[in-house]
Parts: sequence; structure tokens; C-alpha cells
Amino acid sequence: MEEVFDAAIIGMGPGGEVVADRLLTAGKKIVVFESELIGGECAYWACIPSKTILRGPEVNIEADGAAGASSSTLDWEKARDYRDYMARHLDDSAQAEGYARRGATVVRGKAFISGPGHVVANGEQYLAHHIIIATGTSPSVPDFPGIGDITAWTNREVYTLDTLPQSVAIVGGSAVALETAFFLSGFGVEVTVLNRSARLLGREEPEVSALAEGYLRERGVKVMANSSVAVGRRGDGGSSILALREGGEVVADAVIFATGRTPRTEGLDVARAGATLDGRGNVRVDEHCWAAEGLWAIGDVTGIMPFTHVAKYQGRIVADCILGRDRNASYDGIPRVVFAAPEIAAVGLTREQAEGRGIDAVSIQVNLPEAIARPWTYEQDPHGDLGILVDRHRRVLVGAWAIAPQASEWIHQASMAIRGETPLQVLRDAVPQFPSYSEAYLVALDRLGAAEGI
Ligand SMILES: Cc1cc2nc3c(=O)[nH]c(=O)nc-3n(C[C@H](O)[C@H](O)[C@H](O)COP(=O)(O)OP(=O)(O)OC[C@H]3O[C@@H](n4cnc5c(N)ncnc54)[C@H](O)[C@@H]3O)c2cc1C
Ligand SMILES: NC(=O)c1ccc[n+]([C@@H]2O[C@H](COP(=O)([O-])OP(=O)(O)OC[C@H]3O[C@@H](n4cnc5c(N)ncnc54)[C@H](O)[C@@H]3O)[C@@H](O)[C@H]2O)c1
Repeated sequence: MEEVFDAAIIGMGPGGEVVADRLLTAGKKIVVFESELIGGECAYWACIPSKTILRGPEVNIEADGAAGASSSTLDWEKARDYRDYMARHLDDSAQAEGYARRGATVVRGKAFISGPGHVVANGEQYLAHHIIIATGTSPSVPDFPGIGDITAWTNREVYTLDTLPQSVAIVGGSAVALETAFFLSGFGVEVTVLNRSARLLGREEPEVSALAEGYLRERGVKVMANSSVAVGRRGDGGSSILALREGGEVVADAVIFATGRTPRTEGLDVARAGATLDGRGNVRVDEHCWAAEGLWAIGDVTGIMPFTHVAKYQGRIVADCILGRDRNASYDGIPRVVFAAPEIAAVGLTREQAEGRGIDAVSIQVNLPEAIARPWTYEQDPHGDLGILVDRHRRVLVGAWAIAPQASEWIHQASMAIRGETPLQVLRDAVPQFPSYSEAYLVALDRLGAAEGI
């Protein structure tokens, strides 16, 4: 009789790994398929190398601000070597052995679905009661005349760089563009950001966009708004030249495309197991991440919130559902952080989104040095801002953003307040540590209360 697995996981990025781990812990028999490296985009070409390599420039900027400290020259070779160590030198053999040791069948190869409960890889067919699609995304690169003539990079090339270029043009204006601009400018590379819209981080509040752009410019990054590439060509000495639709040219050693992602669903044949794709190619799922009978999808391939923490969360949801613990996913209050210097963090709704949902929301922005002590003890030329958005009728927080040191950490208070729908009176009764950035929430709530009578 043919072997039937409890679950087949296609794609072993952070989402797939969480499901695999939970099902193995529960004693389930699983088969996992990975066409590249176990750990996915995040571990080798995205979150881990980028956050590792950004740390040096961040420390340097912070050292310049701290009384009695000073920045020192960054050592690219040492930073690069540590990045490579953190990205496991692109070697996942320990991961593969680890899963095999725990009883999983590990298949290296590109898998596709041949019918309900049927997966094929390397010409072999595997049967499973549940199939989990966790195939993530690939970079989308715009097509324009001459793109083949220039040095075009995506996150893959940038986060495995061996030698730094002297100059780059970054096309895009969101998380990858900003983090990459901070990283490269921190290491002395001349950076131009070509953003096709009027503002950076266009899904966030306009205040966030303006502050982010200001910090980028402070680091010497040239930001060109409303700019898109018409034609590319190779210049003398091997440079890449971009002619812009709006007129003018940008010359750089390389062009980095930070222009979003495309779900990896091509050739997967999800329809054979009853799933459907939306207009962008994402697998459609319900609140359990259920796509069809015996078929689930998690992570970036769902297009819901393309972050590692969300892929992992959806992995927990699916594992629980498969293990008979019915569970719904909720996407309220999930943090969105750009690891720049300072960190840019946001959570919940923007004013525009709140208005779109018919919420009567009021907001306030607090400049941290003017409101609390921590920025002054942290650095000599203190900076930072917090914005909050409150539902006037329900008297709960519905959104927040912070651009300040360590904002990726203390934004979680807003995250919990939004997810738990904590009443304002409870938030006002909180007793944050003195002197900490967290004190800013109290100031914001008090000022909003005084201004709006809530
Ligand atoms: C530069 C950059 C920085 C980022 N930084 C952060 C960050 O700091 N924090 C954060 O939360 N998010 C970050 N992200 C986003 C994060 O990388 C993704 O949200 C996350 O990797 C999604 O995980 P996933 O498991 O859905 O997919 P992936 O990590 O893409 O993994 C999918 C896996 O499936 C495999 N696969 C695909 N098709 C098949 C097939 N047919 N058969 C077998 N295997 C297949 C792939 O090889 C891959 O290993 C960043 C993204 C980029 C580009
Ligand atoms: N810290 C983090 O959590 C983190 C860090 C990096 C990336 N990510 C995630 O990775 C994913 C990819 O990030 P991203 O910044 O590449 O994508 P994105 O989809 O967030 O943004 C794409 C950007 O490229 C621009 N763009 C798209 N097509 C263009 C074109 N033809 N010409 C010029 N500009 C164009 C868009 O206007 C936008 O600014 C996102 O989901 C992001 O959330 C997360």
C-alpha cells in the first residue's frame, strides 16, 4: 500500500518550518518539500542578513549621539563575514538533517500539486491528508527597455554582496528600499532612491513618510520622488544609466530593485486541489488559512501581510487546525517595522483606513524630546516621534506609529492594546518605567484626552 503522510508541506521558509515543527512535536508523519534552502527567503536573503548587516551602521549613528562615545570606521569585511555566518553560508544541511532526525521525510526539489492530497516532486508522487502551501514570493522587477544592459540586483544580490559598490540607485520606496538605503549609505555607498510615488512608505501615515525621508536625507541619501525608469543603458566604465520618464538621468554602479514581490504559485497547480488564486496570484484562504478540502496556505503566498511574524503566526493557526484545535487568524494590531536608524514602527490602522471603516477616530503626534526624559538620557541631540489613533466611541486604541530608537520593541505595547481592545482608562492607569520611551504613550493619551475630551 502506498504511504500516506499526515501532512505535506511545500516550501520550508519560516511559515513551513513552524507547521513542520508543530506537527512533528505532535507525533505526526510529515513530508516536506524545498526547492532551494530550508529557512526560506527570510533566513538567507532577507530578514536575517539584512538585520545583521544594518546593526553596524545603526550602532555608529547611535554612538555619535551618545555623550562621551563616538562612531568608529565600519569594517565591511568583518560585518560581511558575520552576515554570512548568520545566513549559514547558504548551507541548510544541518536543517535538513535536523528534520530528518525528527522523523520527517525531506524532499529536495520543486513540488507541485497533482490532485487533492497528491504532491509530485522529482517525478515521485506523495500522498497526504493535508497539504500546506508555504512557497513565499520572488522579487518582482519591472520590465523596461535596456534592463538587460544594466547591473540589476534584487535583495538576493544585495544581501550576499561580497564587495561594496561605490554607488547604487534603488528603485522603490518601501521597506526593502529604505532598509537597503540605510545599510549601504551607512557603509559609505552613494545612494539614490527612485520612488515612483510622491512619498515613501505610502501605506503609512503621511507624517511617517515625511520623517522617514528626513532621516534618509540626513544620512546623505538622495531621494527622488515621482520618479520612474523609462530606459536603462550601460555607460562608459560599466556604470548603469537610468533615463527617467520625468526627465533626467541617474548613473550608478548598480541598480537595486525593491519593487515588491510576486507569489510563487506558478506551476504549483493549486487548482487541481480546489484552491483559487486572486488577481495577483496569491492563494485565497479563509480565516483558518484553509484554501480547499485538505489544503491550506500560509505566509507570503497568501498576500495577506507579507512578514515573517505573520507567516509564523499562520503556521501556528494551521498546525492547530490540523491537530483539531480549531483556530481563527486575526490580523489586528500586527506590527510593521522598517529597521532603519531610527527604527520606523507602525501598528493597526492609519487615519485613512479608519475613515474607510467608518470609525470616528482622533489622533495626536507627540515629539518625544519635548514630552519625556528618555530621549535626553539616550542621546545628546534627541529625536523621535509617536503618533496614536483612538476610536472616539469605543475608547480604544486603533493605530499607532513610532519613529525612534528601539521603536520595534516598544510598539508592541500598542500592538497588545489594539489586539486586546484595552480600554483607554486601563492604558491611562499603566505605570511605565522611568525613563523609558514607553512613557510617551501616557503623554499622548493625556494630550489627546485634553484636546478631544476622551
Ligand atoms: C530584503 C527583505 C527583508 C525582509 N525583512 C523582514 C523582516 O525583517 N521581518 C519580517 O517580518 N519580514 C521581512 N521580510 C519579509 C519576509 O522575508 C517574508 O515575509 C518571509 O520570508 C515569508 O515567509 P514564507 O515562509 O511565507 O516564505 P519564504 O521565506 O519565501 O519561503 C518559501 C520557501 O518555499 C520554497 N518553495 C517555493 N516554491 C516551492 C516549490 N514549488 N516546491 C518546493 N519549495 C518551494 C522556497 O524555496 C522557499 O524556501 C523581508 C523581505 C525582504 C525581501
Ligand atoms: N522589516 C520588515 O518587516 C521588512 C523589511 C523588508 C521587507 N519586508 C517585506 O518584504 C516585502 C517586499 O518589500 P518591498 O519594499 O520590496 O515591497 P513593497 O511591495 O512593500 O513596496 C514596493 C515599492 O516599490 C514601488 N514600486 C513598485 N513597482 C515600481 C516600479 N515599476 N517603479 C518604481 N517603483 C515601483 C512601490 O511604489 C513601493 O514603494 C514587503 O511585503 C515588506 O513588508 C519587510
